[in-house]
Amino acid sequence: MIKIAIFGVGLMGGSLALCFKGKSDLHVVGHSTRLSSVHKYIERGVVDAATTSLREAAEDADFIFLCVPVGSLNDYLEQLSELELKPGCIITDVGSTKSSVTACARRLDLSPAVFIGGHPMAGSERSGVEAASSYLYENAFYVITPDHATPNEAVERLRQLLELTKANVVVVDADEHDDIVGAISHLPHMIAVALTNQVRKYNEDNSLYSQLAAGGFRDITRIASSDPNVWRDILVNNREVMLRLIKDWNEGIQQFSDMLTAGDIEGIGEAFRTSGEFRNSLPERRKGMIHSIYECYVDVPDHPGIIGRITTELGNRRINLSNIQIIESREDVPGILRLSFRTQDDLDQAVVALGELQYSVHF
Ligand SMILES: NC(=O)C1=CN([C@@H]2O[C@H](COP(=O)(O)OP(=O)(O)OC[C@H]3O[C@@H](n4cnc5c(N)ncnc54)[C@H](O)[C@@H]3O)[C@@H](O)[C@H]2O)C=CC1
Ligand SMILES: O=C(O)C(=O)Cc1ccc(O)cc1
Repeated sequence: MIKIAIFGVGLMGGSLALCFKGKSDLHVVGHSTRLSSVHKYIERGVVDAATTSLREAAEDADFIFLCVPVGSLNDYLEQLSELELKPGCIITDVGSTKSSVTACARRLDLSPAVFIGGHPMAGSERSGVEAASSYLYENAFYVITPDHATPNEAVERLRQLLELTKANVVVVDADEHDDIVGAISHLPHMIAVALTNQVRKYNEDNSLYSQLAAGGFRDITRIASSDPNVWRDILVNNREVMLRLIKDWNEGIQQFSDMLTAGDIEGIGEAFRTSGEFRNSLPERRKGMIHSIYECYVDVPDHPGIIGRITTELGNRRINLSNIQIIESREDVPGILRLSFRTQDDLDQAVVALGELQYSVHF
């Protein structure tokens, strides 16, 4: 039996647990410092066993996944370094930053265990075990950050286990990881929060702001709803990188300010052209850095029962919807439904079915 211990069974830890649980030879043990959480993990059937005892969870474990906010990772490593761990035990984490945790593991004597940093590039603005899903990692990139001292055999063992997540494992240097993820994930979260708070303040004096907030604002600010504790830790932990990125960001905004002041209509157009070109050249979302979403948009006339009709038609064909959202709905104006699916196959079947039913589908 291979024992997998998961510390912090929230969105990320719970999703890993669901990928591993029920597979022959695997025994998944969850850990939380809170007894109420331990009960919850068991009740929801996410783990085989759960405990508040760090020692009980860690001893005899073949793999230990640290799935707590990044500000607590070093503390967990220190506590683990004081235990007698199983020889060859692989300790890994899912934290959104990698430099500090890998440096901490290097400083500590974790032997006979081996530390390999990890960061699944999948997730959402949701948090907690309630949001966990066995599909979360499917087709996403899963970064691991071994260094020259990490035994190849351990890297291969971790890779093999992670196959159960259906993610694509990639090896990246820890510092390079923090530079890149700072730009493509941490900066966007910070900008989303600053923008949302800017509009929140205007809205205090005039609630029309929130009433009119539509597509663009909602698209760019979804991640502003992310967990405050998780994100506070990430930004502080990646402080140096963030400060550098903010400087570049300010320069970009200043350029817009200059172009507007000078009435530089060409320059503004050029900024949209180059950004559009780059944005359109990004890998398709299902192969990209953030998690795979299989979705399409359907134009629908705004009349009663339309959502019911579409879901019934898909249900009749045994096509599973994972989410449905009305993007716009005003009287006499066609609305748009965003339909999400768990697999490419479900999406493909839905597109064919909706086409046959004369709906206009786009991506
Ligand atoms: N949310 C996301 O989309 C992604 C998050 N991550 C990383 O995954 C890790 C976990 O994040 P989520 O699962 O989203 O958060 P979560 O809030 O859903 O789960 C965190 C878990 O850690 C426990 N926890 C919270 N504070 C703690 C503390 N101070 N000490 C010990 N346990 C504590 C919670 O009880 C919970 O079980 C973080 O390090 C985050 O950077 C990585 C990729 C994506
Ligand atoms: O919700 C989203 O789009 C995300 O960006 C999820 C996410 C959050 C944190 C990470 O370290 C990686 C991915």
